[in-house]
Amino acid sequence: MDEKEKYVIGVDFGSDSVRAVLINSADGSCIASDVFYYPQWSKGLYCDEHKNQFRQHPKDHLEGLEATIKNVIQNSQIDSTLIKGICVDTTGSSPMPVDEFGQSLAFSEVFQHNPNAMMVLWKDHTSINEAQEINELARGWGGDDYTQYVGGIYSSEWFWAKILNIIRKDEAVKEKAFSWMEHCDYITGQLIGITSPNELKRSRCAAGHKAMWHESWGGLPSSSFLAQLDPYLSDLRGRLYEDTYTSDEVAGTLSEDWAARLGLTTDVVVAVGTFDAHAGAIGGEVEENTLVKVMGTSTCDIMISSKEQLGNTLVKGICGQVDGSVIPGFHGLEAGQSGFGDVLAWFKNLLLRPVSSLIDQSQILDIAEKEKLKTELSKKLLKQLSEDAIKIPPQDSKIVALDWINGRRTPDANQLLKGALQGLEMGSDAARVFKSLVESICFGSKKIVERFRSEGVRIDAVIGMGGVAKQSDFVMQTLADILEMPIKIAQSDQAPALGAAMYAAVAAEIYPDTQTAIKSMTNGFDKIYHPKEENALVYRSLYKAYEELGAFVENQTINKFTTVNESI
Ligand SMILES: Nc1ncnc2c1ncn2[C@@H]1O[C@H](COP(=O)(O)OP(=O)(O)O)[C@@H](O)[C@H]1O
Ligand SMILES: O=C(CO)[C@@H](O)[C@@H](O)COP(=O)(O)O
Repeated sequence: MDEKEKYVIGVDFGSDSVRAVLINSADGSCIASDVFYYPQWSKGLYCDEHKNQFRQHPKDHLEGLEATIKNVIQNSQIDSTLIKGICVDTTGSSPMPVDEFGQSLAFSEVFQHNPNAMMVLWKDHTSINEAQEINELARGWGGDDYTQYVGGIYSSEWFWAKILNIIRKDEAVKEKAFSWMEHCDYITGQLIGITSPNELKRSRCAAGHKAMWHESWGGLPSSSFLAQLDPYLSDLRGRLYEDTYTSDEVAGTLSEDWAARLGLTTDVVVAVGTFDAHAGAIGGEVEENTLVKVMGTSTCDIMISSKEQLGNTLVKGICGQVDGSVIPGFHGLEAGQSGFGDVLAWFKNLLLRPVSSLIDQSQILDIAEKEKLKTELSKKLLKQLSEDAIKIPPQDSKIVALDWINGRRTPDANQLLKGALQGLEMGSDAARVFKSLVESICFGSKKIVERFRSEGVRIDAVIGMGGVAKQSDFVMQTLADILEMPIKIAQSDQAPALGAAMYAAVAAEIYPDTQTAIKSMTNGFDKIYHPKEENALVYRSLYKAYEELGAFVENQTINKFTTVNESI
């Protein structure tokens, strides 16, 4: 056996599916990969789109964890004793209530169908009021402004707002929720069998970006601050964590139970968990002054900055700057859009749902044919719309769209904001509306680039990855034209999972640090989209129209919100 032959596994929990990759640590080559779509989630269980409620049952995740890891081991046909490390990344902030043993409440009989006992997915926006309350208190309570390292605005997508919302509306969950865990910590705890809320090593990335953890004020916000929101939160503080850990560190080794289930040994090292986007930045060779855009359901826009370069800058309106959230020793900066691929998925569903109902009612197709047709339409619709839209030159774009269909994450989080379409006329066919939506998500990206720059963060290069980057030439070319910068696309189809595998290789002591792991295991880039000057010029003026529509909608929303509040 080659002395150097060692393998690592990266597991990436996305919004709809979990992906695992088995990677040769010597050169980063992907030996096997597997995808598992969450069964309960795909049926829409425990969600209510109209209330922006998105919950996931951890049964989906644990089934997926087992299936994907087993499959990559089996498909790789390698000797499983050569597997040395695993690291898990997940979406976030996606917290869930757990009992004193760190087990999800959703596995108990009483709570098995209660969405409040499940994982609250990042895109659940039911806690807008609680986020607002946290913001007002943080600014006015007389102590540290705990939002200063998370862009100055606490979001309803995040940890404390979600917990506050649920414990206020569900007394039974509140009573049994001994502690709360981010998804990445929960899964890691399951794998190593250290689930006790006080013992499990919690992710620095999750704590710093979403729970206002910062060394300067001794970790999580103080009990007296939390008590003003709710006494439950100040008690909870003592049942959460003080220290946090970066993902190059060991969380533990595989438990006997999971080793047996997966066919691995208990020597396999499990690294501390992290978020998908931050692992993606690792998988995409992040470096200073480079913006890594993970473009899937949403976008996460990740940068790193040395302490010297960032100095005392507090970047306004982003999702935080956290020491070690990407590469230990550097500050990780996160921004992003709450809807990216999701904006296009919304339009796809708008067209597909009535058509699917008609197919179901059809007398001329049997059940199997109906299912086949629906699957085919669903698979091909975005590609078809893109082919049609690409034929429309930018100067013919007459519709202006706003991408805030799932609220605005950055710059300046505001989940009350909604999407909009302006300039519809009789000739506004599906391709034209689709094109305007694509332009809107790219303009949203430009807003983020401009914010980083105006706050003094230099961006010299852009790297793209994720489902949209890999599947849509149309979106990527439009983005390059609008950003007026080339965009390099990471070669790996599973860059976040690859990044997680790199962390695993460091935790398993195959490499001394994250940067060395990146150099040795990178998969490089497979495409570059260069901006087309003639399009860039047109988009400069369309961007102004996008900004004007944005300002109008934002003003309307503020007025509406103020009027509603005053009338209560
Ligand atoms: N051809 C396409 N054009 C544009 N967007 C696409 C296309 N195919 C898939 N998408 C979008 O990609 C997103 C899924 O991205 P992916 O990175 O796979 O998942 P996740 O966000 O769960 O990590 C969906 O929102 C989907 O609408
Ligand atoms: O917000 C974060 C990380 O901070 C993401 O987990 C969230 O946007 C979800 O990512 P996906 O769009 O599902 O890839």
